[in-house]
Amino acid sequence: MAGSGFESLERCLEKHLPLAELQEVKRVLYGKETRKLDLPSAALEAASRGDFELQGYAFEAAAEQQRRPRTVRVGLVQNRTPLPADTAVVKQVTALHRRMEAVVEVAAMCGVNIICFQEAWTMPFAFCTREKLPWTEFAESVEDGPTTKFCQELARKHGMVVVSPILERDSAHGDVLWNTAVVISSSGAVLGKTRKNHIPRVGDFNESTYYMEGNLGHPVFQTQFGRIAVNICYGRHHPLNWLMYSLNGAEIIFNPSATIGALSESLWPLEARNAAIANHCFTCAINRVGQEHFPNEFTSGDGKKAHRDFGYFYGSSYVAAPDGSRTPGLSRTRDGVLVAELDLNLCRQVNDIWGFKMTGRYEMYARELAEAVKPDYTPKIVKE
Ligand SMILES: NC(=O)NCCC(=O)O
Repeated sequence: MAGSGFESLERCLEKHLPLAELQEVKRVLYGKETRKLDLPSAALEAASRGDFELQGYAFEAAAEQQRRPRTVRVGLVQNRTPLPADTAVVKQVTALHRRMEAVVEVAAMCGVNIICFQEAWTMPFAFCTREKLPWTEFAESVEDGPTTKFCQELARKHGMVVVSPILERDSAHGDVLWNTAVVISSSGAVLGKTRKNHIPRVGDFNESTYYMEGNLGHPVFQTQFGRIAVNICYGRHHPLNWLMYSLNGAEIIFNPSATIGALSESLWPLEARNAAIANHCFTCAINRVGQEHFPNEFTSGDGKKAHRDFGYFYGSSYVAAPDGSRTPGLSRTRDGVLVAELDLNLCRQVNDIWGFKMTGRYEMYARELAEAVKPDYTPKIVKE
């Protein structure tokens, strides 16, 4: 049942387990319980009218004598593409802008300070097709494209940091494409951009036909609400990618994604959560929802029949904390906003307890990695 028939793991457990067992299962599966946020009824009503889910949870940290709590509210948005993929490009982009306008309005009512949309949020995830037109027409300038301008307005209106992952057209460097996240400050200024470092070559994820591995390294953005980074989708399978954002000081790492059930659903709850634990930071895993159909058939290069859809994007967006606790996921089937209140003091508190930054053998790894990437390297295997 990889499609829309299964709403979520949480709903299933809640439906079938007696309360006492449910609490134990949640303790083991999710760690320390997150507090449910009391969200404004006007926001819940607006979400219901707009047909999207709205959930809110808070992670708490211990009180300190010398630092005040550093609370920030993040909003994770997951959604389906509202119009069919063969609708005119501008119509699809406009429909997504309108959808996000409504969603961000509700997030603002819930006090969200930093909002992040899903990977390539202005388009269907058409890279499976390997066709260039019309899909490359969704690409935009990071600096002054229509989507950046739209997000700048949202940021100014709501005093919110907006993380906007788009297909970038880089006209300063030969008009090439990139898979990029634009970070817009709460003032409305473009704070900067970061690019997807790892490009999948798996199943129908034929993204290397369109753009190359990012060339901007692992930037961290100092926002009014904390230091953030963006590890785009497939980068979540690479522990060193998370590590580098963390070494640059990220307190929250967003992972805007587009991934399908058959490929990755059993990995989904593990990877971003493990990264939060390993790097003493918060991670925010965001996935799109639904099934997208394309006008022309394509194959997966595996001898199986040609098809017109990618499979089912299973949503299930969640936030994980440095102590390993996590929120429940949003549904697998519906658009939604997950609001999470984080006390960033928890990052240093967990660092002081577990000490992974202190006990990490980075110099040793750096030395050994520098050797291992040399063309004449011989693996250090001890033989009899
Ligand atoms: N968008 C993307 O990189 N998807 C690859 C598949 C996965 O990482 O689960």
